[in-house]
Amino acid sequence: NLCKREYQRRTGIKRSARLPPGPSAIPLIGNVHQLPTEYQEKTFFEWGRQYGGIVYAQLFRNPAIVINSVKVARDLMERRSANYSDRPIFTLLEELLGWKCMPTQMQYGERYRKHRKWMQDTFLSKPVLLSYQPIQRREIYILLSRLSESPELFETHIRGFVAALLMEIVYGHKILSLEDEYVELAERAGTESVLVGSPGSGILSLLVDFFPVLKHYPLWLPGSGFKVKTNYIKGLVTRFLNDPYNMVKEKMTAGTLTAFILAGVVNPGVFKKAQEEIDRVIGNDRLPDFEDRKSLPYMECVLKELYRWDAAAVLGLPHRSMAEDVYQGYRIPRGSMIIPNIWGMSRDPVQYPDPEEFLPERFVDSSKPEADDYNPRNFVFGFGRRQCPGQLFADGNVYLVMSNIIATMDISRAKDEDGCEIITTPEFTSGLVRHPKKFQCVIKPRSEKAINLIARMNLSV
Ligand code: HEM
Repeated sequence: NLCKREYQRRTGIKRSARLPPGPSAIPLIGNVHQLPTEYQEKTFFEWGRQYGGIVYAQLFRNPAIVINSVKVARDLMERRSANYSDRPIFTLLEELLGWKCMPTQMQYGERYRKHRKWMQDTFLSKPVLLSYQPIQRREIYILLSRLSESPELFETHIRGFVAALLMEIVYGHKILSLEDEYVELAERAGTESVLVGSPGSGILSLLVDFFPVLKHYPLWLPGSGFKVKTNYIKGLVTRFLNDPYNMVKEKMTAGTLTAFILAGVVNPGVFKKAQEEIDRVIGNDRLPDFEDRKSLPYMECVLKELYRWDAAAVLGLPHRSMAEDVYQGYRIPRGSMIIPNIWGMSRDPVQYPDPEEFLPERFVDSSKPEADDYNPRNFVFGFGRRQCPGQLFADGNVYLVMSNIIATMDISRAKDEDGCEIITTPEFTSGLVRHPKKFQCVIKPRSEKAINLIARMNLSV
């Protein structure tokens, strides 16, 4: 209730500052009716093309800032991180599904900072990361031997690999089989939580984030099926709650690795070129290791392109502004949901011509002054104080799995009954975490020597 002048004196913000441009809203609903139920990142991207790098929208009565530009995302969530590191409250996820105490959802403050420090000590410190390497190697050798024995189950093997690795590192729980009860529980709790927010679960489950009162909707009324479902999932989640990282990161890592196989099928030339580099630098008598990474520049370009092309966390995780702010002359209201359209950033046609193509060559020249800013590894893991604490670990993993698969396996197109090659068009799921839809391919060990090498490495760990 401050007068205009007093408000400006205290906050430095002109009351008259305009909101950023954006699509026109209608009363009560705001812009929600303009959002499709699937692939919302594409609509956000279109808004970016129409209105610029920073777009204002209203999701019911909640202000939202959609960011399609890496620069704007950095300016706000990194350079002004003290104001942009909170998270919006998601009623569905936190209260109805029971994920409230996850660090991903935690409100910014003293308690969060303590958790963050713990997460950084666990996943970002060099000595700790080094101590994980023997486990990573061992699990990768197991993955390679499973791939050579039953390559058609490659997606199951990749998921099993990621689950085993994270379970052992986070809990010290060693997974011996894919039927492990804990893996199954983690998988079900995560998958069902992501699915319940999808359109198939009914409009109530989507609305409840914007009208939290709906969580009290009586179970016997029509449309309340979602509540029965959320109660069931809450049971799963509660049983699994001691795991601080479970829900999305497993899917992101496994999805990224599967996308790499897909990229190999769609673009066999890239796979061949990476294989030639490994043969030349490492040879066929041993497998690539962490220390080899700096000697494999083409592989590094493949990795960057994989992060860009797949952009697993399409909209990142939204942040929330804690106080009103002004940016580029626009007013950003307090409590705005800040949505970084990471997928949109990865499709910037100026930085990445032909953005849907998988072209590692676009990263070969790293001498451009803005190369660092547009290195996808520097934005697919999010921004500022909420940036993914698992990124170094995940990145090391993706590198090692990719280089070991390239060194030992050939990937090619599957054939139909008439012996004709099946041409795969890459398709990705919609949702919080994007991963490739089912596709066919042939994976087989490159040679007898590769099979023996895998067997030898399995015995050595
Ligand atoms: C390729 C794999 C991965 C990708 C692409 C990824 C991406 C992301 C992104 C975009 C965010 C949101 C950052 C933000 O709010 O600005 C995030 C947060 C987070 N990630 Fe990851 N992540 C991956 C793997 C992992 C792994 C392996 C772990 C743990 C072992 C992990 C743990 C977390 C946690 C705890 C947060 C929440 C951080 C916070 O709110 O402070 N992630 N991740």
